[in-house]
Parts: sequence; C-alpha cells; structure tokens
Amino acid sequence: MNTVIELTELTKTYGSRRGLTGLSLRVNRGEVFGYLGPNGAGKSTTIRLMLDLIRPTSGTVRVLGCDPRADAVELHRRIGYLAGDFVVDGRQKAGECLTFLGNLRGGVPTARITELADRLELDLSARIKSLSKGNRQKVGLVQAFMHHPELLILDEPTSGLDPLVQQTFLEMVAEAKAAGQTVFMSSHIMSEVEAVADRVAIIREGRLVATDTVAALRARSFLQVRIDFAAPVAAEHFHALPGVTDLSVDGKTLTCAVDGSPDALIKATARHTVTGLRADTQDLEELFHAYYTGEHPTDDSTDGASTGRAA
Ligand SMILES: Nc1ncnc2c1ncn2[C@@H]1O[C@H](COP(=O)(O)OP(=O)(O)OP(=O)(O)O)[C@@H](O)[C@H]1O
Repeated sequence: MNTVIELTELTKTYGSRRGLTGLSLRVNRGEVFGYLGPNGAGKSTTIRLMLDLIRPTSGTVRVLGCDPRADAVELHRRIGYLAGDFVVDGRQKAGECLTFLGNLRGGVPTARITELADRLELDLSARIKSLSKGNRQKVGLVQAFMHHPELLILDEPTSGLDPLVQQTFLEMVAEAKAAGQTVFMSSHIMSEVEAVADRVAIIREGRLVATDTVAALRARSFLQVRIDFAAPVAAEHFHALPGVTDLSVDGKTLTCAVDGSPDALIKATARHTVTGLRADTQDLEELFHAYYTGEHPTDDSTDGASTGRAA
C-alpha cells in the first residue's frame, strides 16, 4: 500500500462557519509532506479529521488503509501525533509523563526517551507546569517520535522552538524519512518545511490551492525584472507582452513581473539599447504570500499530478 493518507472531497462545517471545503489530497508512503496555510485556513481541522477527533460533514478519510473512526485504536498505535494545542497533566514530571504515554503504546525503552530528550535538551526531571512553552513542545515532540510510528502527524511542530532546536527537529524528520516513516506536518511558514518536505500543499480558506514539490513550485514563481535603457522607452511597447504583469516605466527604467517564459520581453527589449538588466526569482516566501492572499492563480487548469487534488 503506497498511499498513507487519502482525503476525498472532504468538507467540514462548524455550524455556519467554514472549516474545509471539498478537499482531496493523497500522501504517499515515505514522504515528508508539508501542509501550509495562514491562520484559520483549515490545517488543524484537516488533521483532526484524520484522527477522528472530529467528524467530516461529508467526504472520506483513509489513513494507513484504515477508517479513522472504525479503526481508531489501531491507528493511534501506528501514528505519532503532535496536536497544535498539545496539553498534558502539568503536575507530572516530563519523564514520568513520557513513560506513561509510552506504556499506553505498548512500552517505549527509557533509553529511547532519554536519547530524544537529550537531543532536544529537554530536562526530564522538570515538572511540566514549570516548563516554558518551547520546552512543553519538546515533550510533545518526544511523545510523537518515541515509538517509531509509521506515520507522524505533526500540527505546527516547531511552534515555540528556538532556531537551534528547530534544526534538531528537522534532523529528526530527515531521519524518520530515511527510516521509511511518513511525515505530515503543518506550518504557516514555508521556510520551515522547505528544507525537509518532498511535497507541500497550500490551503487557503478551507480549500486546497496548490500541491507540488518545492522545486516545481519554485519553477512556477514569477521573475521580477528591472531593465535600464539608454533612452526613455514607452510603456505601450511592453505591456501587452505575454506573461508580463505589474509593468511600470519611469523614464529609462522599466520594472515588471514575468510569469513563464521571458522570451517576448527579451525580444521587445532588444529593440532598444540596454544599459542594465536585473532579474530575480520571486522569493518562495513571496510566492506563498501570493497564494495565501489569492493574488496567485490557483491551479485548476493543470493536471492533478502537479497541482493537487490528489497528487
Ligand atoms: N470548534 C470550532 N468551532 C467553530 N469554528 C471552528 C472550530 N474549529 C475551527 N473553526 C474554524 O474553522 C476554520 C479553520 O480553522 P483551523 O483551526 O482548522 O485552521 P488552521 O489552519 O489550523 O489555523 P491556525 O494556523 O490558526 O491553527 C477557522 O475559520 C476556524 O475559525
């Protein structure tokens, strides 16, 4: 079985409020899958549906070949889950809490808990209520990883972690992948998942707007172009060119964005004397911002393998 998560036409409404609308998505075994979207986009809703913590209004969910509702006990054993609002009994010491959670999963060797805690610099003897937000998040990470689950579902896993610990976390994800585990992680920051994710999905307002590899998304980003000419040029020579948007001409300087091939712009430019040229690929974070705000067109016109609905 190569598909680990399969969501089909999943819709969740909270009364009159939108949670998710017609979301279809497939995650393959061994993938690290980044699930991105701004606050309120529906990331936690999707994850809660996968774990049967809430029930869909319509649509289906399959996780590890199971129905999250009918096979809840089996699934929870095979999954490592970090909730976005991870909460445990604050009176317990971190080590006691982790041993307890490990026993619920059939027992996890103390050495494994200690190894993870050492890597994350988590003090196992501290009472949970005395820990900072970031240190509590480390307890959440240890409990998700400690039993080597087939599938890790992590909701905003780096929330509250300092950059060094974030780095350690990314190493743990890379190791999980190398061991054949599948990782589904949500985030609202692209740079965080960019380094480890094989593919990313972006959701906005409860709908999937793109699914692709990081490299392919980057290839689809705009080119920001600035051209300096020897003499003033007229904007109308440039602005109907294919792929050219946001055109502005200020005397001898032209700036624009180019979506796709810059061929037409280059040919139009070659009719003039050029004194300077600069072209920068749009920063991935900017590309995501464009998806978030709806400035970037969604990908309905292209096939599901590169965009989407079940990739
Ligand atoms: N229990 C609930 N009752 C009513 N509305 C809810 C409930 N849970 C979520 N929502 C709404 O569903 C939408 C999606 O919320 P969700 O928590 O899934 O987003 P998210 O992408 O995880 O956001 P964040 O990054 O802020 O955690 C939001 O508009 C939210 O207000």
